[in-house]
Amino acid sequence: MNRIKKHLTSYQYSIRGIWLAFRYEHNMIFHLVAAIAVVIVNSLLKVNKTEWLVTLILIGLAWMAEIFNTAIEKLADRVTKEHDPLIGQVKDLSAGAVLIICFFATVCAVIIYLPYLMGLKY
Ligand SMILES: Nc1ncnc2c1ncn2[C@@H]1O[C@H](COP(=O)(O)OP(=O)(O)OP(=O)(O)O)[C@@H](O)[C@H]1O
Repeated sequence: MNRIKKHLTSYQYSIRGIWLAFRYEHNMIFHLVAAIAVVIVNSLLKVNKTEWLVTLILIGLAWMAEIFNTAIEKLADRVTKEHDPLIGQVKDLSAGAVLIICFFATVCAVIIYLPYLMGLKY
């Protein structure tokens, strides 16, 4: 019973983490809007199962990267708020990870949607 309670509590902490990301990271709203837009476009174009899976995985990866980025930024700020070249690099690396997934998500969106928009798929 204690184990189950502990397990449920950890879900509570995780959900709090997602809520904190929305509170502290303005880019999370951008990711949410982008995710809603993708779901709407997918539904309108009636994309196939594989295309749904690819888009959902990419949405999850982008959110995950943004939340990790927020966590790393917070930790870095706890280490020092003073100007520190290494802290700068850590933050840049973390932001770079978000940019990478966003870039590849955009490339995948073009690959998935272009045939529909060109009338090659319906
Ligand atoms: N303590 C620091 N020392 C050196 N450079 C820093 C430091 N803090 C931030 N920087 C530099 O400024 C950039 C922006 O940092 P900041 O903490 O404002 O993140 P941000 O990307 O603007 O945050 P957000 O995700 O909220 O937009 C970092 O990527 C890094 O290059």
